[in-house]
This record gives sequence, C-alpha cells and structure tokens, in this order.
Amino acid sequence: MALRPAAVRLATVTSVLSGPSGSADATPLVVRTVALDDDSPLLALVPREESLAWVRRGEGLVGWGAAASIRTKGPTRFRDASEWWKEHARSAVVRDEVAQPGTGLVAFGSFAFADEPGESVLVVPEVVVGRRGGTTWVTTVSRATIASPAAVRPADAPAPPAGVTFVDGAISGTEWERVVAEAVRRITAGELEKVVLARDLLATADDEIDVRWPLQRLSESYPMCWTFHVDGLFGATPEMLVRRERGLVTSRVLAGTIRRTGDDSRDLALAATLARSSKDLEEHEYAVRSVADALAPHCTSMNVPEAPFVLHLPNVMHLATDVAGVIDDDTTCLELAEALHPSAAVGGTPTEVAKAVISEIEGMDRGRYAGPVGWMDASGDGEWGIALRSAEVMGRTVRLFAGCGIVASSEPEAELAEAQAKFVPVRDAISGV
Ligand SMILES: C=C(O[C@@H]1C=C(C(=O)O)C=C[C@H]1O)C(=O)O
Repeated sequence: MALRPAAVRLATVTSVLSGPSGSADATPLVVRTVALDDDSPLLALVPREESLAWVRRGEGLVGWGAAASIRTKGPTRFRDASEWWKEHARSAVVRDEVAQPGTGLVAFGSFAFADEPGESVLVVPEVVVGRRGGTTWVTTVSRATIASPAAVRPADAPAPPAGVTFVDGAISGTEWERVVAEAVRRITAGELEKVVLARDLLATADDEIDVRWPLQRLSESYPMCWTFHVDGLFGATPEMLVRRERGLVTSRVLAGTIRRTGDDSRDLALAATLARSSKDLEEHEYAVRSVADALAPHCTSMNVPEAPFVLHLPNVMHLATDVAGVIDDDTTCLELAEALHPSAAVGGTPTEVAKAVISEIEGMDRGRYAGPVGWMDASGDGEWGIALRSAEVMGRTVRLFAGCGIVASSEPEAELAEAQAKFVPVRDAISGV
C-alpha cells in the first residue's frame, strides 16, 4: 500500500531561483516534529514517488514530497542554495518535540560536480522520518497551517528491475585507458600532481526502475556507507566530505584503493600492501591535505591523523583518514562543503589545474556524480557526503559512474580495473537479484 501523509496533501510549492536576485515563496514553512513509535527499516517507509534518503546502519533520514525546492547552477550554485535555505530557515515556524540533529526543518541536496554544465538541487520534503540512537521521529512540513503528523507505515515493496543490460557510456574502456595515459603524461611533465578521472556506464531495464530496489540492496550490502537518493541521483558512498554537528566538524577522506579478491587472508595481505604503497600513500596525502587546508580557516583546533587506516568495503579497500576540527564560526555545513569541493579525492592537485584537465580530457559530463550530496538543518548542521558509487536514474535507464585518482606511477590497465570494481555496488544493486 502506498504511503500517504495523514494530513491533506498540499500542492507542491516550488520556488526556482536562477541567481541570487530571484525570490522565494514568501509563505513561511510550518514544521512539526514528533516522536514516533516505529522500528521498521527507514527505507521500507518511502513511497515510490519523490523519495529522498540518507541512511547508514539503519539510522538517518528518509523523506518524500517537496514542500519547497530550489534548482541552481553555475559557479554560484552553492551560494544561491545557501541563501535560499537561510531565508527559509529564518522564516520557518517550527514546533520540534524531539530536538535531535536532523529534527525540525531539514533539506536534502545534491550538487553538480562542475560549474558547467549540470544542475544542483535542494529539497525540503513534506514528510521526513528520522532515526538516531534508538529514537525515531516524523517531521511534517506544510506551507499554511500546522499539519497533523503524517501517518507512517510500510510502503509497498519495490519490484526488482528486469532485463537489465549494460553498455559503455561516453567512452569505451580502451579509450578511457588512453585518457589515463594522457593524464600520466601530463603529470610526469610537471603540469599537475594528481587528477581524478571517471567514466560512465549505461544500464537499461525493460521497465521504469523503482529506485527503492537498489537503495534497499545498497544499504544491506554496504552498511558502512551512506546510502542516498536525491532527485534521481542514488548510491552508497563511503566518503564523508563534511559533517557539522554542534560545533564539531568531521570529514572522512578516502584515496588509495585496492580491489578485494574474495579470499579474506589474501585481502588482509593486500590491505597491508595498500598501507605501505607509496603510490597510494602519495595519492592519499594530497586528498587529506586539501581537506585539512580548506577546514583550517574555520577551526580553532584540528586533529589530522598522521597515518591512514584501511577501510574494508565488500568490493574494495581504501586508505582512509578521519579529520576532525572544532569550528569557531557560524559557517554552515553547506558552506563548508562548498569550501571543500572538489577535494583532491575527486578533483586533483592543484585543484584548478585538475579541474581544467578533467573538463578537457575526461570526455563526459559528470552531472552530480562526485559532487556533495546530503542534508542540512536550520542551524547549519548536517552531513554532506561525496556522491561516489553512484548513478543517475531516468525512467528505464541508469547512468553509473566510477573514477580513480591518477598519479605519476598510475597504470591505465590497473586504473580501468579499479573503476570496474567501483561500479560493482550499483551494478549489483540494479541487477534485480
Ligand atoms: C572517484 C572515486 O573514488 C575516489 C577515488 C579513490 C581512489 O582513486 O583511490 C578512492 C576513493 C574516492 O575518493 C569513485 O568511486 O568514483
């Protein structure tokens, strides 16, 4: 049975700004959060249409409907979205009986990787269900009067995609190896130190894909990742660009990868190799430095571990570093995400040269892949992951993305194999089994 809020469903109010001079709907959002006695998996609650998700280890936020939304683009896409959000947060009428991170007014968002092309989006759902530390709540958002709390019950189960076939996206694997070789040439020539290059695959199913199917598979198979869905972009990312919570800022930086073999003792030996690999440590160091440098101006103190740990995922292992800081200004998590994006984990070093090389040689439009994806609340706290191990669903087709950091010692064939391994989470999740 499809889930419907108990309150009369209000017409979706959407305000679209093309630049800072646009205007948002003047009617304030009316927001109410109440505790909920429900322990169903969050992803089992979302209806098929207009779903939003940010879930990890059974906790997080899911939402549906759009009480307000904004689409932005270009170099001011973050700033325009931030201003719109601050305006809504200022004027909202909020009754919050739970008062936890993620209660009250929240928006989900997903931002384009590049200034051009690509569109970014911020959505305030009509209903949000959240869970944290054993507490579950429901938030209802409307434009006029306080709506009664939404009725929350399991939605109909999604059907698996059928007849899925895959083809190369913008360029073939062989062509992409040539692009990697060109990047290595430029790095060796001293033009830059590191660049992250990505490619895409196109999957087509017999019928329209219900994104809830891959979301449920991803959250089961990759519980250590953040499973997300915002406006057609979905995935399970292991990388946290920035989390801001009550004055503490954290970031999980990944860079340096090795594929898993399926043999645990062999994988342990490989993990030890990864932790000593100078190529991977070099690639990792660039990424950590780019994050620490961008956070430093906002923090009074920071903890940047000297050596990375190895993060084990079912398909790959990564070198990982958790950076933490105490923030001493009122910069919101979205503004921090803007300052951090693109980190060297998805752009390169130096950033501007890497961005130019990506747009010159990568041969595809990244859209919102590798951009910030996540949520924020009215106080500016929230979480923005990097949209990796991700794909964009459009009706019967899904566009999958995967990329790799290239440094002087990278080998095109090995990088192609690494990208293949990074397609695995979404590929398996839409394969319908
Ligand atoms: C670019 C991706 O992953 C990034 C690149 C990594 C690497 O090159 O080792 C590791 C993790 C991510 O920061 C991707 O998954 O598409």
